Amino acid sequence: MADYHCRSLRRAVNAFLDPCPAPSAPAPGPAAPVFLIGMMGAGKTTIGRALARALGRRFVDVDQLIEERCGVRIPTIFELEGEAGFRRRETGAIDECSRMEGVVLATGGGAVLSAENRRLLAQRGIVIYLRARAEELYQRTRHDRNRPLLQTADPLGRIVELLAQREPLYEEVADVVVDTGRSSVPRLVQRILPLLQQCGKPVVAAAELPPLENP
Ligand SMILES: Nc1ncnc2c1ncn2[C@@H]1O[C@H](COP(=O)(O)OP(=O)(O)OP(=O)(O)O)[C@@H](O)[C@H]1O
Ligand SMILES: O=C(O)C1=C[C@@H](O)[C@@H](O)[C@H](O)C1
Ligand SMILES: [Mg+2]
Repeated sequence: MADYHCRSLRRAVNAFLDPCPAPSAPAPGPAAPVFLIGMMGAGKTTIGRALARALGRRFVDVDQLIEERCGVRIPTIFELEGEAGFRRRETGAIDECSRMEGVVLATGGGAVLSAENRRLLAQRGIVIYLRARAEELYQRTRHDRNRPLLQTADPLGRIVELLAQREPLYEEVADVVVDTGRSSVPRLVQRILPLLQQCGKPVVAAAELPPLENP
């Protein structure tokens, strides 16, 4: 079975059946934003940076932006404001960054938990789900203390749990699914580039969006 698929055909059929299609959705432009989603350790930050370099585009990481704005690391935000506080900041940052023309955006692993985030991502850009198995995610994250949800006695068990909960949400919002497996980062970038070309998804341009709620 192919390790990726593009959902633009289904969207095109839905748009055809929809009696009131969005009047202003433009044809896909070369600068449609690219959003990377997936679990902690999927490689969103690492592959996102390399992909942006290959495309000559700007790279933004939602987690890093939140940390820069707050002046503290994510575990401290969780300690002070709880996960709910972090999620509010995350939605604000996704709303802001998903308006950036041509951006390659690495989201946080839990971005898809919010229906609002899923809507923003699906509407505004090409969404790539970087998929990996629980054991791989565990190996890639086990030495990093900056992921508060994995600071438990059984991080692998936690990853299995989170993956089961989130997999349908990643699948729901993804235009393209890429199995990362044992592929190297440069190889993954080379696999993603043609998929972006083929995807052909219409996205809503930033100029057509309502203003940011809390600029
Ligand atoms: N395809 C890959 N092969 C080998 N190592 C990888 C691969 N992708 C990512 N890694 C490594 O896994 C670790 C985690 O990757 P990264 O930080 O990019 O994940 P992430 O998806 O951004 O996670 P988070 O949601 O926590 O921000 C890094 O050390 C990175 O170098
Ligand atoms: O998977 C998650 O819920 C998270 C992933 C990270 O990217 C950070 O956004 C944060 O640690 C939460
Ligand atoms: Mg990251």
